Amino acid sequence: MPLLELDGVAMVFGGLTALHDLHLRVEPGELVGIIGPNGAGKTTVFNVITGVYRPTRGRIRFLDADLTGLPPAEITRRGIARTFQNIRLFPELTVLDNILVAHHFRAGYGLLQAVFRGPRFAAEERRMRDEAMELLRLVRLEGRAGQPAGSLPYGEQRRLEIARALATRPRLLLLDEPAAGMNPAEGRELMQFIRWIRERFDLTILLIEHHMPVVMGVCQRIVVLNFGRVIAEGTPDQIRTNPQVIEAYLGEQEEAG
Ligand SMILES: Nc1ncnc2c1ncn2[C@@H]1O[C@H](COP(=O)(O)OP(=O)(O)OP(=O)(O)O)[C@@H](O)[C@H]1O
Repeated sequence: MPLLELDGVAMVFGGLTALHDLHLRVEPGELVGIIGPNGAGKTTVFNVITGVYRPTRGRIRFLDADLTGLPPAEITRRGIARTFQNIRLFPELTVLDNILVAHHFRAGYGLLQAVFRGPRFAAEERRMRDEAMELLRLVRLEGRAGQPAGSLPYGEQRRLEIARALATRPRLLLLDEPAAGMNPAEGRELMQFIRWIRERFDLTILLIEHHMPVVMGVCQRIVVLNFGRVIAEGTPDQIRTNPQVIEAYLGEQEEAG
């Protein structure tokens, strides 16, 4: 049974069809890349999966339940977390507090406990702090815990953003261009990190990425979108040599490069 399944998903914005009849299956434990030229619909795929947009047509199933039309917070609670193309940390908050914000999301106390700071609240707060520090240790940011997130070097902010997504304990992690703005060495390091978290947290990962070497190096399977349609799907080797892909995407990169 697939972990995630998009069945005939379409997304229409006014007169523009961003996604046409999209079918996508992701098996548990897979690391799947989504590539395609600018405006192909990649981020829109993430936005319909995470409930930012309700698809115009089609269904989205996750863990054998129908997610279509659920609000984003409920989708996070069911085990899907994401990062964004542009880093969206709280720059003035400390590194630790950025993680705690995500932990509070699944806190085991109600509003009354939080307002009156009952014993359950204190115990829960301690537990969440410990867990957050443990997560920071795993991603090698524990030395930064007290610093404002905005003061971290770019690569560490990316890692913190991924750690914050992990704090919601996802089964499925959606990464939107995590290597954007990185040099090739930083990109390679990030990919090793992504492979490592997949093992460590038993994750399934969907990854949007423009950096070809990054995608080819890390993904088992690649889905290529163009004008909101899947034009190819396969292993990195199959994609690298697919004439339609070369025409739609790799050719474009060569021209740009
Ligand atoms: N909220 C929206 N309203 C109107 N049009 C939108 C909206 N969101 C996306 N689009 C359009 O849908 C198409 C697909 O956009 P999307 O951001 O998914 O592409 P992308 O493949 O992620 O591109 P990029 O690589 O540039 O990030 C684009 O033509 C875009 O302008």
